[in-house]
Amino acid sequence: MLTIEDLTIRTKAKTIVEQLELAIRPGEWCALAGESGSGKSMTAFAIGGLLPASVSAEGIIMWNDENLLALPVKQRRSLLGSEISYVFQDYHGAFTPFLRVGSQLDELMRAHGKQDRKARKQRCLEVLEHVQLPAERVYRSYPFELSGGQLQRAAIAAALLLEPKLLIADEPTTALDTLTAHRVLQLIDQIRMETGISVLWITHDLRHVRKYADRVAVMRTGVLLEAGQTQAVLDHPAHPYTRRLLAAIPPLSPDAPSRLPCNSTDEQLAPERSILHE
Ligand SMILES: Nc1ncnc2c1ncn2[C@@H]1O[C@H](COP(=O)(O)OP(=O)(O)OP(=O)(O)O)[C@@H](O)[C@H]1O
Repeated sequence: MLTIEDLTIRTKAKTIVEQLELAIRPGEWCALAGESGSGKSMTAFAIGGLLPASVSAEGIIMWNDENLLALPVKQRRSLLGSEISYVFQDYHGAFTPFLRVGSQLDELMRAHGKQDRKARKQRCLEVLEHVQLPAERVYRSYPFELSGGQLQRAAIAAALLLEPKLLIADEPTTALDTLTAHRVLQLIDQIRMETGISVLWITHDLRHVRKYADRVAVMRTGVLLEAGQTQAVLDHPAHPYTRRLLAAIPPLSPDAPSRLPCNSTDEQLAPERSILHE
């Protein structure tokens, strides 16, 4: 469904991602893991055409038989929300502070051509219920009246509103406490099973990868080091860097630090397993 080939992302001054290859199948949960600054978010931004103006992407991002990188901006933007949706770490950024959640969800649907007001409200309530929120109350609430966990659920609801086929979740739990983070991941998993949506999960944290991801791709300094079925990669990591990331995983306790170490030393960077060729 989504196939990335030879994706290179760069600024004038440096290469951020180099010749990345990645594929995500329908209904699949793929984790893109690696330390801070490895190019995970830039890869995610490139898919939706959200790269900053100073950053360019070349290569192929095939989505339903079309190369997204070759589409006109307007056509590409129209896919956002309706086919490809994002959830970010900064869930506050998903909503304007002084507009009710309901009117923001409603506006999103209107902007995508949904004319029937009653049907829009019904869909908004349905999707808020789907993310296990008290729908009517949240619909009427301002963002600042919700807790962090509730707001992230509302952001997930916004991402699901137009029934996209791919949800890109860029570190969606980093700003949440451990228990709430667990619940958000469980919720995304449940939604995936119910709707068949694919998930690209950007994470620096390998602790939850085994539980949720079908596949995992490991990046460092803009290069894909290895990728494959989660169990195979985590049980038999081919690359020394993956082994080090795994060795650095802290125990899953509420007091455990949430970030993995970065500034790793140089090691062989050659990709050793590719999900494109499995
Ligand atoms: N707006 C920008 N302009 C130029 N370079 C940028 C910009 N934003 C990020 N970068 C560079 O791109 C590299 C990759 O950043 P990216 O945010 O994709 O990493 P990441 O793996 O998602 O890390 P993190 O987990 O910290 O978000 C960084 O080293 C950074 O220097």
